[in-house]
Amino acid sequence: MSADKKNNEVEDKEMDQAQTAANTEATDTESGEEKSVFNSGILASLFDKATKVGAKAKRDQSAINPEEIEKTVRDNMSKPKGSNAPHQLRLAFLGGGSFGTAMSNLAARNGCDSTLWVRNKRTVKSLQKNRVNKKYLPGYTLDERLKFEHDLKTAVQDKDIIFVAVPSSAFRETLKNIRPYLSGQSIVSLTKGMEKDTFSLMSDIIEQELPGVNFGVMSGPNLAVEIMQNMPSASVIASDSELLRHAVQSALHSAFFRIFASDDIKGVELGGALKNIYAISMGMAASYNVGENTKAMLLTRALAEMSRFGVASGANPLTFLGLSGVGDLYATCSSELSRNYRIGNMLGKGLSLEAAIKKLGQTAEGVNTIQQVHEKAMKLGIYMPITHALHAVIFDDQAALGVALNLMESGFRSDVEFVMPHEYSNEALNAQMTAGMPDQ
Ligand SMILES: NC(=O)C1=CN([C@@H]2O[C@H](COP(=O)(O)OP(=O)(O)OC[C@H]3O[C@@H](n4cnc5c(N)ncnc54)[C@H](O)[C@@H]3O)[C@@H](O)[C@H]2O)C=CC1
Ligand SMILES: O=C(CO)COP(=O)(O)O
Repeated sequence: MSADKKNNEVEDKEMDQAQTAANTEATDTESGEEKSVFNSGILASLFDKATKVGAKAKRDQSAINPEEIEKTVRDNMSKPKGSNAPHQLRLAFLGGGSFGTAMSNLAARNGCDSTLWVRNKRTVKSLQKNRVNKKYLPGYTLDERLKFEHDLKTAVQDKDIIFVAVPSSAFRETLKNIRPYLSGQSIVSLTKGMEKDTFSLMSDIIEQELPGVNFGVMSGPNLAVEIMQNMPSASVIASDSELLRHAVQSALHSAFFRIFASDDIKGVELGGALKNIYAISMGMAASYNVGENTKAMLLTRALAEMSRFGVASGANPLTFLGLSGVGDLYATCSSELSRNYRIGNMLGKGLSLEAAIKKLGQTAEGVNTIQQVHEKAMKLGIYMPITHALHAVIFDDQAALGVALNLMESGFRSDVEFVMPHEYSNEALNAQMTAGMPDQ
């Protein structure tokens, strides 16, 4: 049996088992005013002009004049609503899992020309027929304007922005596959993880595989199911390109979804990747019925670790106070909708890692991220006690309670080391005491 056929059969079986009831959500509840501003096509046309002029504009940075663009955006925004709508933003979303589906649906509902690329032909047929992603988002009817595509070339050519929402393990391969079809499209990563063994973030992979291509990363507290339920949510688009930030904001903004901007690509990306580690630890802690004090301690010390690691990787520590940092950390550490949290919870209840992953049946990036960050932090001497502890429990088979006790008993530290650096707190005092010097 061919691999493709086998793949189809497995997915068909999974889909048959999935819930088929479709919900009857309202699909168009944005106010008319918002629609006319954000879907007018003004930004689309600007974006088109500046990026599809294309690869050439990219080579010749002087072709993009941010001030002129800003001015035109302002001028156009103040024009009577409904005028000047040359075309919609054309978007491709790669990856038919829960997040690619949720975001492409959001874009279609916003009036963008939105196409979801899924590698499996039969899944595409099923999506076209049922308008429900039975495996990953059962029970949610997708917008009738959302298009589904199996052919990668058709999906990505002539688009303005390509959003990549495949797991980190498939990210590089996906970029390699789209490379022949790029002619000025921008790339936005929706993936939250690190590449196995190379420790590359998705922005690193984009720069390696698609040098010179305009790109951004999007990350925030965005549990896919809640987005399908129209729960008000927000995210962050980080890019060096002001134009791309505007385009993504205009494409995805709605009454249910707000996009904030950043130019700290590494910080935003690391927030999304690192919080998966702590979602696993929180899920595990929850299996021991810990109290709110314990959860609060874990969450804030996780934030300390994240920002420490971020600084060592060239990120701005303040980014971790934003939606992609503390926002996403809070969402994934408090919800059973998070797959990473569920993995941690299953491990805490005694399942083996293999059994937990199998039972989950979806992507949980944190498992690989723990290994990557553990290794990198050891190598660089970054103090990451929670990550190391989790690594010891999951990969070195150490008892969780003993590891947790050790964590509690490890030395005195500064609370926020960007306020009082650790070396100015206890270490100086300890050194004085050890040397028998009088206290000053
Ligand atoms: N689900 C969520 O709530 C959110 C997920 N993310 C991130 O989005 C990324 C994707 O996650 P999900 O959509 O949740 O995963 P998922 O587990 O729901 O689905 C993964 C999808 O990727 C496809 N895929 C796997 N390997 C592929 C390959 N080589 N080529 C093409 N397609 C391939 C699978 O067929 C499946 O459709 C992850 O990095 C995740 O951290 C980000 C924000 C929210
Ligand atoms: O990143 C997410 C929400 O922001 C999704 O988290 P999980 O991958 O743990 O489900």
